[in-house]
Amino acid sequence: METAVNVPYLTASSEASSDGDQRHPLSDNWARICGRLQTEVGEVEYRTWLRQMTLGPVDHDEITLYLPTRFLRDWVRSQYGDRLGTMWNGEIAEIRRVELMLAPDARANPPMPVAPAMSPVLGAPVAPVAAMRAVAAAAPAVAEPRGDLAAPLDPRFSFEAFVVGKPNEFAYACARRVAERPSSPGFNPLFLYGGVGLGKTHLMHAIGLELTRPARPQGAVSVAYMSAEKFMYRFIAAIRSQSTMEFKEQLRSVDVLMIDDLQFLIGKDNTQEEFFHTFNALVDAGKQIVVSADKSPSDLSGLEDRLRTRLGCGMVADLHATTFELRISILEAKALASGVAVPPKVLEFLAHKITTNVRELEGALNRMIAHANLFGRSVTLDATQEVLHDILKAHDRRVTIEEIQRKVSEHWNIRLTDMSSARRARAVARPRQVAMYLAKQLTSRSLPEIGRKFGNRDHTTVMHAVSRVTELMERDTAFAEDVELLRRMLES
Ligand SMILES: Nc1ncnc2c1ncn2[C@@H]1O[C@H](COP(=O)(O)OP(=O)(O)OP(=O)(O)O)[C@@H](O)[C@H]1O
Repeated sequence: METAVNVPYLTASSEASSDGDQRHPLSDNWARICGRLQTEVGEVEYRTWLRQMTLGPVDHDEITLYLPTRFLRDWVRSQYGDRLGTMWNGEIAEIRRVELMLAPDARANPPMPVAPAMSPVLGAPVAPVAAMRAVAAAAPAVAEPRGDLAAPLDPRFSFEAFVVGKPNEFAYACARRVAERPSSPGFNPLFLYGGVGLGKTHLMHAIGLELTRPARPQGAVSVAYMSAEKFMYRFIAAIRSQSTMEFKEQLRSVDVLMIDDLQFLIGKDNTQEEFFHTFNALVDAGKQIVVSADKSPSDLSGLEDRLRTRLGCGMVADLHATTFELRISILEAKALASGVAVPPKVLEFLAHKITTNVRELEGALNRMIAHANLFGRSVTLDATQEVLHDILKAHDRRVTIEEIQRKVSEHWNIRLTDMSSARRARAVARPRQVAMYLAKQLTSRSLPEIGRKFGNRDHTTVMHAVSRVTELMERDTAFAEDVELLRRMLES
């Protein structure tokens, strides 16, 4: 691959270079990526979402791309973030991250609100641009980072915006406590852990936002938040530029240090060592540390023992997998904040289908909201299934018809073979109908495909089973609860 620039230690910028060359050093790479994007997503989608993206600076392994509004930035981040990362990495192997940011001039001149912040209820069409501006104008300004040391805190990730339920109430309470009284004995360090997309970063930002609030009664304190990956690259850069002392001093001058995704430091011995010393220096000086990882300190094998021990010394709080109830509450809160009317049926459908992580759940809802705002169409179950076809298909694959048949037979205590037998006794026929109903609800199989799995039955038999079960569920609450329970068991 040909490139004239020396990545990763290049400091490029979209501004003119000193020799008067107005071109960004990576503009050829960018042109190629744009061309590919256009082919991949199609002209209309490209023009709607991606055309306004511009190149920003390159810093080590990260390239910044600018977008003119917050709405566009958030949308592109959620829908194309990963793809852009892969494309840049394919173009220049050293680039591993793509940061999508609001263009500097857009920050200085926020768009004028041309529609109420809360968009009108669906049915009253919203002009696309007006809708985008309304969302953009409703979003608060990005909190500025501490010098160039840390990453900015995202104002959307506040405590108020965090929905609390059984799986996360302990972690939430610990985070609140640290935000109220940092460096309290027993809460330092605060170690948050849990699976992907369950709210660790959100809680860390919430702590940071609370502590840096100018109106905080005890006065704002200095907070540095960064990913462990960034910590490592900053450290390496400091070694290269012989400014490690400055780096250490900067780190040790903060009141609260938050490091996200610590598992990244596994196998990076020198960086771990540096982090260990920083950690000790800060805790000894009575400063607060907050760390997140995908596993508990004791399960983070690959981290030095002494570091694991210290990490487990304060408060360790686990974010558990979400429950159906929590997913519904999160969706309700996000739908309400968007101002778009999303029927409860759609929320339930999404909460049933997307069970793994909140980021995906939120992404799916955002896509529906954007669709409604852009095209002025109501959010309906049919529209959801159509627009989210790709996401839903990926989730469908998790439940197979065989699993459904097994669970249903166990539940009603019938033989598995009766799922495909010709027996018509109600004790057998009803569970079989329920299994067909669940196969339709939980998989993307067509009616004829489902019929074939049930002893080569016709698609009309499946259709009849679906309507019969739906009807019975409306009439008989106990039966409805049984079916609901089975569905949840199959999805968990
Ligand atoms: N309880 C919640 N209430 C509201 N939003 C939530 C909740 N949990 C997660 N989210 C949202 O889900 C998205 C993913 O959350 P977050 O980035 O904090 O996850 P994470 O645990 O840090 O994931 P990762 O392991 O990928 O770093 C964010 O947009 C966040 O706001």
